[in-house]
Amino acid sequence: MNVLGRVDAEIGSETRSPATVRLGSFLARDGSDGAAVGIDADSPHAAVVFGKRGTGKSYTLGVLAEGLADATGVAPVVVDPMGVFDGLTEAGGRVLDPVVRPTVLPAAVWPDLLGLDPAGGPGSLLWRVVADAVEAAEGDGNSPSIESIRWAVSETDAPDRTRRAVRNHLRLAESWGIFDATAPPITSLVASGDPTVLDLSGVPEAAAGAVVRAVARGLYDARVDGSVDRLPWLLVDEAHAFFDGVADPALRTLLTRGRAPGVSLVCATQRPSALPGVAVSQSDLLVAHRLTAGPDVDALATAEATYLDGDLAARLPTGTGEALVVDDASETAHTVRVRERRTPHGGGDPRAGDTEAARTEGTGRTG
Ligand SMILES: Nc1ncnc2c1ncn2[C@@H]1O[C@H](COP(=O)(O)OP(=O)(O)OP(=O)(O)O)[C@@H](O)[C@H]1O
Repeated sequence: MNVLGRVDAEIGSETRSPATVRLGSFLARDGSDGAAVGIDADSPHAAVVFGKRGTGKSYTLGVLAEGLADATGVAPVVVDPMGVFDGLTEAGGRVLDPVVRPTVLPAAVWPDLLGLDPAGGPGSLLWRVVADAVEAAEGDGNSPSIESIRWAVSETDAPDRTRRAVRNHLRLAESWGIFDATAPPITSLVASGDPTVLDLSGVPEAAAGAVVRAVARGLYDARVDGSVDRLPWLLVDEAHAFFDGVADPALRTLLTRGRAPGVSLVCATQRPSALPGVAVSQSDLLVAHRLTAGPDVDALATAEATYLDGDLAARLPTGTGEALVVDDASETAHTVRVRERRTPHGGGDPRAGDTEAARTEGTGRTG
């Protein structure tokens, strides 16, 4: 198999067979399938998956997650804002309604998270109370609940109105259902090599951002301090939404510094132009399905590496599941047909013909 993302010199020095994810096959100009192609999973990578709606981004992310489930020494975690990855349970995965301890988010993030001005009265009170809670949690290892943070707010000598405002905002945070003082540590997500799907469908955007921040940062810190053995792969669908909120710094850390401690990040989006330039410039693998909007095609220009001649946009394939893969390791770009999933894919637009009603009516009609 041709393996993208792997530096040739490393292959010769291997005595074991390095972890590889099967992606599909090369696509010849005449549309026929060529040799099998895979992606290296032995070393950490930063990758982006682009494509307009319905061209196969989430599907490709699922193909990667399946392949990572089979690879040794790695642990895939899928951020699933649309609830389309539950089929990965058939690859041994589990789907979680994620919860995190309130104190995994630094105090400085809280005003922003709850839409309060950090320099204003309520914002700075919230910051101060959470800072005390984080410090106490570091001391005795017990994270407080949102309820006890609200109680601590009441105990301060801040003006009534300020305390009330903060308590109301904390009640909102509680209603998101993502904070739990007894949540398992982030490292538990990668304790086995089976895929973990974080189902964020129906979770408000700010809350989903808080989860992604906690997970991205938690995985990074765990690898830096040596508390997890496997190399985590964080696969983020609809990634543009997360670069727009509290998760941004944690995702940027993974992009720029994640590979050194061994954390991989794959960002999928239909809006490449809504990702920061660093997402493309720091990625060593780019998988581009069809794109049509001008700014999104322009975003590819950031990846126009000197070793490529001609412009990438002109080389984008048009078929569903087809993609142009730009690989920094081999300094090449290839057109690939992404293989079919072996577990069910939950994406794609609903079709009337797939409904129970259509089946019943169909049965009625045929008698
Ligand atoms: N490699 C593939 N092989 C076979 N079918 C595919 C492949 N990729 C995508 N498809 C088909 O295309 C449909 C749309 O793919 P997918 O849900 O991944 O789109 P998307 O680009 O993520 O769109 P959205 O922006 O709506 O999430 C899938 O339901 C599947 O039927």
